[in-house]
Amino acid sequence: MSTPQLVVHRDKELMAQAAAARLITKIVDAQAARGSASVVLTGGRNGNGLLAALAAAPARDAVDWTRLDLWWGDERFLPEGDPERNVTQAREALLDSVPLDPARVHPMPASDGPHGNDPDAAAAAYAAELAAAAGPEHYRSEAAPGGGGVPAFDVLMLGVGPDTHVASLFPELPAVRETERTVVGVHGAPKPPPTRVSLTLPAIRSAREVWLLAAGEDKAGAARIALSGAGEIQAPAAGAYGRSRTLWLLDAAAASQLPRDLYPPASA
Ligand SMILES: O=C(O)[C@H](O)[C@@H](O)[C@H](O)[C@H](O)COP(=O)(O)O
Repeated sequence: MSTPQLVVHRDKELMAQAAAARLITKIVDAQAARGSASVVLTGGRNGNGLLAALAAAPARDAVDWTRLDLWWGDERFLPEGDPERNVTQAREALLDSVPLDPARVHPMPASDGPHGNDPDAAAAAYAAELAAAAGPEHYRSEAAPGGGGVPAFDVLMLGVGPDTHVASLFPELPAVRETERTVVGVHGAPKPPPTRVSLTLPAIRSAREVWLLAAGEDKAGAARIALSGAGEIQAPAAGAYGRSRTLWLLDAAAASQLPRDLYPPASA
């Protein structure tokens, strides 16, 4: 478990731009070291804000987009092309503007896809897709269907909800309690739409680095709770950490309720 590091930026625009620059560097370094990179995207305003900032970044094409594997941390279980789907919003923000290899882009299934209107079947299919992409050295949850397994994600990004949810893991609901499966269907989510598909905490924690994005006054309470020792069932963001790094990227508003000892030295 890596101790959370915090970086606080002046406002949400600067946080998105700085996070985008950070992600470009991380991807470029991974591609230089291993020939490819693997990133997990998140939905929501902060996640999409980062993608839009990346699309506009001067160094954007330092990334070899053809050697980037993209996965999702969660998805709203809606028909293909629905404007509310995270993948639809990611395409609009960035993905349609860069030359990705379609075979390396892995959206979560839609509700009108091959698995029908069944989020649990869709979740099992995505878990199998992750397991197929995982090498022997990667995280494997033996008890999971198909032996579990997820690729070694270089960066897994998560927006943080005002209730401390991450992905579609909401406080006290069954999905955040999952300890074996890597992907689950979510029913009755308090954030609409109610039906979703989500990575679980074991899958999230298999990532090399987990970056949590929190900007805005409405995230200040969530940041304080998640970073002050709350349990992961009551505060799922508290259970989101990477194998080698856990990085909270905040703006000043979201950091405004942090205890002084948690607040990092002056950040831009
Ligand atoms: O499907 C979703 O809604 C997201 O994956 C969700 O986990 C989001 O990241 C948080 O709710 C934060 O959203 P905002 O950045 O819009 O506050």
